[in-house]
Parts: sequence; structure tokens; C-alpha cells
Amino acid sequence: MRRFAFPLFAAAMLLLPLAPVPDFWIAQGCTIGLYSLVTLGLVLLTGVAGLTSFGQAAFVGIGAYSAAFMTVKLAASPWLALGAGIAIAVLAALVLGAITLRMSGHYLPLATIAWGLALNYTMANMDWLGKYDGLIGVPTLTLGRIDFGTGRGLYALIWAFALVAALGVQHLLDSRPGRAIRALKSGSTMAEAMGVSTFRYKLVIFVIAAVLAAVSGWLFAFFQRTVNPTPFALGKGIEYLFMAVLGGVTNVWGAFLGAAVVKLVDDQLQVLLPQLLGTSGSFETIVFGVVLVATLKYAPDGLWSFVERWLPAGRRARTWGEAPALPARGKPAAGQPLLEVQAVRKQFGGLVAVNDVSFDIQAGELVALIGPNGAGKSTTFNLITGVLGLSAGGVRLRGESVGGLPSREIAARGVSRTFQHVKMIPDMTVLENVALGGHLRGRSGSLRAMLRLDRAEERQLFAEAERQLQRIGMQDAMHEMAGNLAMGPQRLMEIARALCSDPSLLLLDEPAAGLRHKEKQALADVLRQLKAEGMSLLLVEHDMDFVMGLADRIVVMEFGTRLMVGTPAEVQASPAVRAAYLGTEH
Ligand SMILES: Nc1ncnc2c1ncn2[C@@H]1O[C@H](COP(=O)(O)OP(=O)(O)OP(=O)(O)O)[C@@H](O)[C@H]1O
Repeated sequence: MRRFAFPLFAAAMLLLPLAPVPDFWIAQGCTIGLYSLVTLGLVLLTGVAGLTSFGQAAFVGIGAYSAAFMTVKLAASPWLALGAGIAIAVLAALVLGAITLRMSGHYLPLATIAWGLALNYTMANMDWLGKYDGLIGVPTLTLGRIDFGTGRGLYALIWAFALVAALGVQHLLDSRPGRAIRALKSGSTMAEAMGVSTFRYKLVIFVIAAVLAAVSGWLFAFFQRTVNPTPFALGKGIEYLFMAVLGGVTNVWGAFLGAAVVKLVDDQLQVLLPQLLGTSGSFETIVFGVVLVATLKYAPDGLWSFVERWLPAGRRARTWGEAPALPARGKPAAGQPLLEVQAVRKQFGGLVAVNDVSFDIQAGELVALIGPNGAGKSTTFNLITGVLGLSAGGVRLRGESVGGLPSREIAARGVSRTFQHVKMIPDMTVLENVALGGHLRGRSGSLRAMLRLDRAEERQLFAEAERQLQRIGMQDAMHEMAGNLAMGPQRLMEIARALCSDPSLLLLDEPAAGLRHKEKQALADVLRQLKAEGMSLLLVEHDMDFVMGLADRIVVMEFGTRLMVGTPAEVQASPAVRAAYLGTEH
């Protein structure tokens, strides 16, 4: 929902109890608000970061049982119970997340099913939690003299929580940590190369989603006034995911829409279907199953995508005009040793992909690494950038050994890179994609972002991103969605993103691959200009002609070994290089 629409929506939802609407509507509204809190967490977790969780209902249970146990058994303050519920949910999320979030593919969803079941059975088998009967007699929620009751007062509180949470999640997504979170979906390689600790951010959003679910559970206990294990079972976890997918799992407002549609349609179907079929049963589950399959096939972005089409497109206001520049890294003087690649080796089983290759780069130099297909160029590139571990040898950057460090540590030391197959966040603007490159130059964390205390730093990051886009002549495209760009501009955008980290060394992996002649020329101009500005570059390239007019020195590889190092003229004159490219003996 565009910025102006939020206050309208919030006012409408919060003022509803003042209108003469039936109590039934209010009760429905309470449930929708409670569901929305949980699905908001799923938007972050599943929609934005691509981490599928079936287990959120268990965190709802943690919040609900904390409320019921502390108020019924210990006669404690409900607000103390909120603190306890959140603390337990955070602890559980940290432990479960630490164990499961490193899993990928289908292992993570399976793990969420496992812990969803385990937590639910734990609740159902504890004597002190009332086993399957649960805990009854939960008092109404009070704050000082205010009694929220179970009707309009509680409705207002539930929606206040839901709206504040929505605003927090929306703020988070539009921030430095938010860009890192949005990068998680396309795998960890690009995000790590920008200096993002992908595991840390996965854990952060896992904890946030758990807290939102626990708050929903805490409110649910005072709404229902009784707590038992059934609403926190695996089936409900699946239903939450269904709501998020149906509404639009990538969008904060999809969470609300999905929760509302499922709740309202479910109620109608429960009445209508038995009447139509002349027999009782949970037939609505079958209908929802069919709807889910149809949604995944025909509206994978959920119902919200249809609503969004009717909303005016917003463009980020350019508020960073006066922002002070970010601090810059001290660069080595031209001619100083910058990168030393010392006899690096990489073995994949029996295959030696890179065999004791050595070369160096001095500050201000443009060195190209070329060779025929399968020569080992990309592997060498990945060894330098920390994507692959070394089997032997060493890499030194400005005299410091960086061989074996993870790629984000190498990025932190001033090496930035682009990718052979462009890696970007297609549904983010060019400017935001480039600002991700400045991740390590900012400090704002998730809490600051949610509270909107990060704006000064955000302005600095956007000013820097715009400066880098200007540098490569792409400032006019900054508000475009990155996914709409042609291949040439996408590759230039990746260069701007790498420059945004203020690197000492820029590594480009086959930047000319797949480009048309004109695009290649534009790229060559940009690289020439960067070199003239004093940037040090390593270019891995398959296209020999492309590098001839650009490079100071060329390293030629063949069959994993270094064939020669020389100036473009020397390389061009070498019969061995010609033979390597033509595939003949030499
Ligand atoms: N992860 C891997 N596991 C096994 N073998 C690999 C792996 N990555 C690369 N190789 C092999 O290592 C050799 C070198 O591959 P590499 O991709 O580094 O070559 P390249 O010079 O970059 O080639 P291209 O120009 O085709 O990208 C190839 O034989 C390749 O099949």
C-alpha cells in the first residue's frame, strides 16, 4: 500500500468499534488482526527471504500459554506475561534457528514441521499446562484501570499491535538491513559478497517472526479466555502459510488481505457447504486446498498483486541531496602491491581445476585473466573472492593474508565484485540495488530501522548510490525496477553496486558475456574511465578482443595452469596463446 494509504487504513480499522457495527463483526476483526500478526512474520520470512516455515503456530502457542499460565496459575500481570512470552519465543527461535537456518532446499520446511510438532506435543503433554484440556479462566486484559474486555476494547488493542507491527516490518524492508534481508531470497553468494552475514539476518527475521506470532498468541489468550493445544497444531501453521500465500506473501498488506479473506470465506463455507451437500464435515478444507493450488498457478504473487495495480505508483522522494558523504577507505598509492595470488590450487575430487597459479596486481592496474572455456578462470576468481576455499596456496591483499576468509570478510577488506550471471534483486529499484553495495559502510540495525531512526544514514547511503550511478552514467535509471533493465545496464548496475562499497580492488567476472556490440563498447568506456580515476581492476574474461584495448597486463590460463603473463601485445603475439584458443597443440 502506498504511503498515504496507511493512515487511512489504520484510522478505518481503529475507529471501526466506534461505529454501530454488530459484535460479531468485532469478533471477526479481532481474529483477522490476530492472524495478520502471524502472517506478517511469514511475509518477512517466507515472502521476502524465501525461508518457508510451517511452524509459526507453535510460537503463537508459546505466547498464549505464557499469558494463560502466568495470569491463571501465578496471578501475574498480563504485561509481565507478554515480556515472558516474548523472551521464551526469542530464546526458542534463537535455538531452533541456530540449528535449522543453515539448512537449505526442502530441509528447512521439513525442520519447521518437526519443531512445530515437537513444540505442540510439549504443550499438550505437560501436566502444569493442563495437557489437552489446557488452561481455563484467563482473566480479561487490563492496563491500570482500563479493562480491554473481549469485545471492542480488545479489538482496538489487537489492531494497534497489528498496525504498529505492519509499520515496523514495512520500515525494516525499506532500510539497510531490509535490503540485506531482501537479498537472501536469491541465495547467499551475492549478499555475502556485499558484506552481509546472511545467517545473522536469517536469524534476525526468524526471531522477529517468532515474536510477532507470540504477541498474537498472547492477545489470543485474552480474546478466547482459555488456551488448549489445538489452535497451535501443525494444521494451523499450514493455514497461516496459506493465508500469507493467498494474500501475497511478498507484501505487508498481503498479510492482512490473506488473513481477512481466509477468515471471512472460511466462516461462510462452514455454513454453506454442509447445507449444499446435505451432510456435515470440514469441507472448507478441501475448497481451500483447491484455492491454494489455483493461487500458486494463476496468481503466484497473491491477491494483493491485483489490488496493487489500482494504486498509484510511488517514487522515492529524493531527500538525500544535502547528505554528507560516507567516510572513504584509504587507498594504496599507484604502483603499490595490492593483490598477490600465490600458487593457488583448487581440486574438485580428482580434477585439479586451478593448478598452482600465481600473479599479482598493483594499485591502479587493470589486469585481465583470460583463457578458453574450462581453463579455470572462474574458479581462480572464486578463490580470490572467498566463494571457494583454497586447496593450497595463498592470497594476500595489501600484504595481509586473506586466503580462506569467507567472502564477506574479504569484501570488508576492500574487494568488491560482480557476477558472471548478474545477481540482483529484480523487484527493488536500481538505486536500492546499488545501495546494497554500501552495506558495510552503514551501521543501522534492524531495531533502529523499524523505529525509523536510521534516516540520516539512509540518506548518506542513497547519496552514495546515486553518485556511483552518475559515475557510470546510469543516474537516469535509478528509479527503474532492476528486473526491467536490459542485460547491458544490469551489468553496469552491478559495477555501480560494487563501487558503492568503496573498494580498493574491483573484480569483474566476465562482464562482457552476453552483451551486444554497443553494450560492450559502453562497458569498455566505463572501465577505461574507472582506470583513469585510479581504480584497480581484475577482469576475468573469455572474450580476448574485449580486453586487448583495456588491460595493462594479461594473465592467460589453460587447463588450470598459468600459460603466460604479459602485455596485450605480448599475449597477442604468443603462438602458445593462439594455439590454446584455437585448441591446437603448442
Ligand atoms: N564446483 C565444481 N565441481 C567440480 N568441477 C568444477 C566445479 N567448478 C568448476 N569445475 C571444473 O573446473 C574446471 C575449470 O572451470 P572454470 O569454470 O573455472 O573455468 P572457466 O575458465 O571459468 O570457464 P568458462 O569460460 O567456461 O566459464 C572445469 O573443468 C570445470 O568443469
